[in-house]
Amino acid sequence: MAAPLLSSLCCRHSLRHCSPRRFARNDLSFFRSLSTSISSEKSLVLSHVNEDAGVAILAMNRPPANSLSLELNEAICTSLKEIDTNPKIQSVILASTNPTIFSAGLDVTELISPDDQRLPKFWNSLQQVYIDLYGSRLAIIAAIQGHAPAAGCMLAMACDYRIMYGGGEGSTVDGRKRKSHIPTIGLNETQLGIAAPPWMGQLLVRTIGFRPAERALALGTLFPPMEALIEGLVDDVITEESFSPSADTIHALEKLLPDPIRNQALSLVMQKAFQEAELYAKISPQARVASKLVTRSESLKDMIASREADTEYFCSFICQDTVQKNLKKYVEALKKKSKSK
Ligand SMILES: CC/C=C\C/C=C\C/C=C\CC/C=C/CC(=O)SCCNC(=O)CCNC(=O)[C@H](O)C(C)(C)COP(=O)(O)OP(=O)(O)OC[C@H]1O[C@@H](n2cnc3c(N)ncnc32)[C@H](O)[C@@H]1OP(=O)(O)O
Repeated sequence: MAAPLLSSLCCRHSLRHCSPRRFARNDLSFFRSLSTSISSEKSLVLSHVNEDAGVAILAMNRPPANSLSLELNEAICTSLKEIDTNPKIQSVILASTNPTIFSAGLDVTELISPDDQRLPKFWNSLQQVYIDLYGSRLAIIAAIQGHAPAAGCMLAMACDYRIMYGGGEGSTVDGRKRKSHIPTIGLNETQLGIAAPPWMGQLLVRTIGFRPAERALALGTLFPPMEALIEGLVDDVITEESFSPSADTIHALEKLLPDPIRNQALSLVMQKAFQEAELYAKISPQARVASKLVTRSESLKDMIASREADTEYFCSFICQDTVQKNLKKYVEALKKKSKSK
């Protein structure tokens, strides 16, 4: 039943290689088939590989907040695709060049008085980021050193393992002393007067369970690290007290991290992410990928099947007067808060 539906609803541009037969096959080609051929501005992400360890880094690099614009979404997909073509690489660390913000979610300015050509393209690019991360043959480890609201949380949930910084006074998140920083994570869309799209909401349900997700979605809850750990939204929380760095890990990270973020080799979250990435890289890829298919292929098929309808709904929803009003108020408050610092 799902196969013909899938082929008719697959997005023309980004999923043209995604035939139903490939979906049925329990092998790496399923994941490769989800890749895109979008071109991008490379500097919006920094990426590098350490082939000896089988690990790559993909760090979002769109100051000030890594908010997801069309271009950043495309850059993430392109970079992941490049990493995917390297057979020596089995794991990727998804990170941020900003040590206090993982990603602020969608670039809300994309949603205000939108251009009617760009808006569907923008939404399509976000869907593609989700598909490429969630359906990747690579094991993806989210190194969440800072805030991860809304689509920022979605990025983390689409990974295979999530490590969050626990925060604290005088912490050494990137090796430098800084004042207290307690990041939060969650789908806070209702706080903006909008609802998380169904596939994002369902991702939360699959991550933390039905009832906790139902409540968190309704309230738009942003969880601090320990609460996120208790709910199962993240897999590990790192603090200075809970984790001791090893010289070998720091050395391997120095080889992996590109120049602008080499100092993150001293970040405990990055160190733990690297250790986790190495652990995944040592598992037989065939076996690991097959096990990933078990839990992810059905929901991915469903999401892809409803992709065009999701885009149409999103565009008409965002263009409603009341939604535009709420979003404008939200952005004004955001700018006011930022100016008052
Ligand atoms: C029934 C329904 C069925 C179907 C529904 C279908 C479709 C649904 C329709 C719509 C769904 C839309 C989905 C949306 C998902 C999203 O991701 S929405 C975005 C949500 N993001 C946020 O709310 C985060 C906002 N930002 C913050 O809270 C803080 O900035 C943050 C905690 C991340 C960091 O705080 P701090 O370190 O203090 O930094 P500042 O607040 O000072 O910010 C620094 C500068 O960055 C700018 N900025 C921050 N976030 C964003 C953003 N999301 N977009 C654009 N710009 C952002 C901020 O303005 C500052 O810039 P400035 O200094 O003013 O130039």
